[in-house]
Amino acid sequence: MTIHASFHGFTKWRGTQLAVEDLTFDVPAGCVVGLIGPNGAGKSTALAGLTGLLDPTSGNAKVFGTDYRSLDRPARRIGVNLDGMDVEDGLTGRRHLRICQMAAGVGKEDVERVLAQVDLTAQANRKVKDYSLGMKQRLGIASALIGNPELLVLDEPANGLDPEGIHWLRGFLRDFASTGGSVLVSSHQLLELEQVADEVVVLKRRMLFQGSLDEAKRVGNGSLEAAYFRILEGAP
Ligand SMILES: Nc1ncnc2c1ncn2[C@@H]1O[C@H](COP(=O)(O)OP(=O)(O)OP(=O)(O)O)[C@@H](O)[C@H]1O
Repeated sequence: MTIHASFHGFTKWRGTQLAVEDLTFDVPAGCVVGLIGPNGAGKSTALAGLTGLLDPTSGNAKVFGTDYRSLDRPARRIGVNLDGMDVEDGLTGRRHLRICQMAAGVGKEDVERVLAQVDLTAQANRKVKDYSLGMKQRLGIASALIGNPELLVLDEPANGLDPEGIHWLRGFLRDFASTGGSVLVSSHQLLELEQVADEVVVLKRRMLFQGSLDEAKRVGNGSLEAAYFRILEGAP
């Protein structure tokens, strides 16, 4: 089995706060892995650690067997859309993607490809400050896709999307994984995640559960949401 991303004993203190403790799991090729947990559970910290935005206190987080920062042209291998990766809102969507495209070292035609992929072509010349939350979310996903990556790391990608957008995202993530790509996605939308995830990781500072979606649902008598509450019950 090809592993696209892995955490091994990943531990991160943020100030006096132990944000993530001893996190260990893999993201295999062809898999959508859902990372779930309550507010402040350490999900964003883990994703930031994987994508080179912060260093672990101990342990490691690797992409394609190495540190994110040592990858040549990382955007061609990993597409990242994390909370707080805000876009300069005086730019148009197309201009923002042109900058991403140049940074990724891919062709101009990729801008039009990703605009079409997220159904934003018609709004591409509008300024980002005039975008709705859902349009900003689509733009963030488009930026992640610009380098034609094999791995996607997405923080709450369904946030702000309308039902049509959520439906599109679900199909898109499934297709992405079915062609050998992998996705690590954090989400609070458990019903939605249940439709797309192959594997589930439940985090509340420590990893409380890791397994297939079916295994997780068995814990909750067929429901991921029920499993989530059962797994969290009694966790400190
Ligand atoms: N920049 C920071 N400086 C100091 N502590 C931080 C910082 N960012 C997060 N933390 C702390 O790290 C812990 C984990 O936060 P993190 O944002 O990773 O959780 P999360 O699971 O992504 O939460 P949410 O679901 O609310 O986005 C929390 O206790 C938080 O207060």
